[in-house]
Amino acid sequence: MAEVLLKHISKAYAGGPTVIRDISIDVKDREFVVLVGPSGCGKSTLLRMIAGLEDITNGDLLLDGQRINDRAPKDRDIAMVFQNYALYPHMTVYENMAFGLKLRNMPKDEIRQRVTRAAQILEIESLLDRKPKDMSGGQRQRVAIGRAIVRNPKVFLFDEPLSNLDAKLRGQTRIELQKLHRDLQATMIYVTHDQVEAMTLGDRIVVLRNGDVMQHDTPLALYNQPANRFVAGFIGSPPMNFLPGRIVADGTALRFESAGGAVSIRLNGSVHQQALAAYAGRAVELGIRAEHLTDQPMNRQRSYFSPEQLIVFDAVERMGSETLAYFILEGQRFVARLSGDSTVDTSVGVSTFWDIDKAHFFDADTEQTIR
Ligand SMILES: Nc1ncnc2c1ncn2[C@@H]1O[C@H](COP(=O)(O)OP(=O)(O)OP(=O)(O)O)[C@@H](O)[C@H]1O
Repeated sequence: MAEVLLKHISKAYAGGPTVIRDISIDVKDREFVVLVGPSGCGKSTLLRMIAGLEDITNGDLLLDGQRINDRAPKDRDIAMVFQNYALYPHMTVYENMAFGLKLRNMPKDEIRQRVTRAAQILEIESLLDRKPKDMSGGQRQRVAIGRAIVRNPKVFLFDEPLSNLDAKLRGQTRIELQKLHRDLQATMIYVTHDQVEAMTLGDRIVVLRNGDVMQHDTPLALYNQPANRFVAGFIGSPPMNFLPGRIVADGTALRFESAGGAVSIRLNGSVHQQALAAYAGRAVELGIRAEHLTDQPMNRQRSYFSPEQLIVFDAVERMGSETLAYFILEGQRFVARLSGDSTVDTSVGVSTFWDIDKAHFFDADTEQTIR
């Protein structure tokens, strides 16, 4: 059992501004929770407070119901894996993994057992006599994870553990971390600025911005029901397309009019009609994902909006399985996700089809999703 509860946690570094503002997060037993957000949003600070490496200015940190704000890091039953591995260069892999256990005066046999088991789990048995300098980045990262596993902690904390690996190895290690989580059945809290890593690893994801929680939800809920414009733009690759405009009511007709006038979408009969009726006369922003914007109406049973103005794709990325086609509309960069074998002619204007029921609308002032 290892449940972590952050209750109204705040942090201000000495003499500095508040960098974490009244954050409450529950991490359930055996859950994999990812803290994600742009640089400086406070995710490392939050993780370091859980580890005990930073003081908590206000609020309570509970591990299995016990307040541990003032407990020393070594007594927290929490192990942290750092981005830069933090291995001792003069020690072998075995010694690196055994070191913390030796300090705790654990019997030699048990240390051997634990190190051997961790090495098996991570498939690094053949590296146990090597020094860190004679290993690849990926291998060093495994040793760093092994050093956490041997402690058999209640909670694992990871601070951007994959950021020093190349793209291919990052992909592989992501899959291994998922498997590790399943095998160890441990509670894990993982920090990254990479939304793809967050989406693929997290049971739930906490999106942070400037020390505030923007949304705490499952990956698919973040993707399909973002709470606000920030989450909508941060989660998803390629990022969501946005178009500022306003809601116009004309008799019984309700429309979204883009700020530049190129797009006028009838909202009657759409899933948004009811919520947007209250926004008549107000500024909103439309958001639509690349896969809901195409050059062919995909499903004739759905009602697609097609702007009168033809667009001209100005760049095309062929990925094989799909094609990303880019265009500019009212000064905004748009991307459409087309099928892998589409022929895209960048020299002529084409019609686009927008699946408005799948679009999102955001309050222009509060940036909250309008529901
Ligand atoms: N020791 C410190 N003293 C003062 N301010 C700090 C200290 N450490 C971090 N900060 C500030 O706290 C804020 C949050 O920093 P933090 O490192 O937690 O962000 P982050 O989201 O992990 O960013 P990154 O992805 O760049 O590591 C930043 O504004 C940072 O400048």
